[in-house]
Amino acid sequence: MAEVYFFSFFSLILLVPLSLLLLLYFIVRPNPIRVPIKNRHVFITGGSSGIGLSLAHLCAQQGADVTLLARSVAKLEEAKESIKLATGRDVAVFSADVRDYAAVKRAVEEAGPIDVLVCNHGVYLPQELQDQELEEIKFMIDVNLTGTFHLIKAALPGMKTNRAERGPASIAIMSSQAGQVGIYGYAAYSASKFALKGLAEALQQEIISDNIHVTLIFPPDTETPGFAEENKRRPQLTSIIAASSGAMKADEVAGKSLAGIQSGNFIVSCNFEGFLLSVATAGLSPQRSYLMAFVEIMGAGVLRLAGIFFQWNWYGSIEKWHAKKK
Ligand SMILES: NC(=O)C1=CN([C@@H]2O[C@H](COP(=O)(O)OP(=O)(O)OC[C@H]3O[C@@H](n4cnc5c(N)ncnc54)[C@H](OP(=O)(O)O)[C@@H]3O)[C@@H](O)[C@H]2O)C=CC1
Ligand SMILES: CCCCCCCCCCCCCCCC(=O)[C@@H](N)CO
Repeated sequence: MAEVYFFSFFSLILLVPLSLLLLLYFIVRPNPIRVPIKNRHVFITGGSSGIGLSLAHLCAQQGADVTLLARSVAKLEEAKESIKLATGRDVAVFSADVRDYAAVKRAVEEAGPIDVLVCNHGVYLPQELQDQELEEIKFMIDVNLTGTFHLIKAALPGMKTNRAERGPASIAIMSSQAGQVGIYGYAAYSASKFALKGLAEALQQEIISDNIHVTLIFPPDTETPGFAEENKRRPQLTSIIAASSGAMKADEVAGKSLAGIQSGNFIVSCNFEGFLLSVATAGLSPQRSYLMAFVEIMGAGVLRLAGIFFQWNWYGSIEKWHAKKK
C-alpha cells in the first residue's frame, strides 16, 4: 500500500515535469544555434551613441569587422576614433537617415555583405498622446519601425548570398521593455516597439531556411545620451511606472545583447524584471531553449498574477498623482 502512494507521489512531482521537459527537448523550434562574432561583418545602426556604441566596442574587442550607421558625421567619427583607440580595429562608418530608403540601401551595398545586422537606432520622445504633436508621433514610427523595415529590406539580399559557406547569420532588433507592456507617456513609442515583435516573428519564419536568426532585445531604462535627453521632458508618471524595472548601464545592456545574439535567442531580456516580463509575454514567440519553454509553461499563471499586481500598483500611482494635482 505504502509503495503505491510512494509511486504516485513520485509520478506526480517528478515524472510529469520530467516527461514535459523531455517532450519540450524534442519539439522546441527553431533548433538551438550559435552565431559567431569573430572575423564577421557586424553592421550596427545607431552605433555612434549609447547602447549601439557599447555594442560596437564589444564586437570590435571580440574581433568583428564593425560598420556603424547613424546621421551625425561628427558623432560617427568620434565613435570610430574611440573604437580604434580601445581595440586597434578600424571601423567603417556611414552617415544616413534610416527614414531614407535609398540612402540606407546605398550604405548597406557599399559596406558589403553583412553577417550580423543590429537594428539599434531609435528615438523616444515621451508625452501624453493628447498633447503630443502628430509630427513627433510620426517621427517615432518612421524611425523606429519604418527605419527597421528599410534596413532589413536593404540588407537581406546580401545576407542571403552564399550563406551556406558563411555560416549562421543574425538580425537583431532593439525593442524596449516599453515594447512588451504599454507605459504612460509612450503611446507612440510603445506602439513602434510592439510592432517590431510582429515584424520579428513573421520574419524569422521567412528566413529560417536561409540560416538567418532573429533576435529581439528588450532593455529597461538605460544610461545613454538619448536617455539623458529624454529625462528633460519625461512626464513624472512615466518615470514612476518605468522605475518598476531597474535602470542599467549601456555596457551591461550591450553585453546581454551580444550574448543573446550569439546564442541565437529570439527574445533577450536584460535584467530580472525583464526576465519576468519575457515569461509573462511569451505568447506564441519561437523558443529554442527547452528549459526556457519549461519555465514559460510553469510560470504563465503566476506571472499573470504578478502582472495584475503591477497594474494595481501603477493605476494606484496614477490615481494618487491626479489626486495630488487637484
Ligand atoms: N536608453 C534607454 O533607456 C533605452 C533605449 N532603448 C532603445 O535602444 C536603442 C538605442 O538607444 P540609446 O542607446 O539610448 O540611443 P541614443 O539616443 O543614445 O543613440 C541613438 C543612436 O541612433 C542614431 N539614430 C537616431 N535616429 C536615427 C535615424 N533617423 N537614422 C539613423 N540613425 C539614427 C543616433 O545617431 P544620430 O542622432 O547621429 O542619427 C545614435 O547613434 C533605441 O532603439 C532605443 O529605443 C530601449 C530601452 C531603453
Ligand atoms: C509580470 C512581471 C512584470 C515585471 C516588471 C515590469 C516592469 C515594467 C517596466 C517597464 C519600463 C519601460 C522602460 C522603457 C525604457 C525606454 O525604452 C525608454 N528609456 C526610452 O528608450
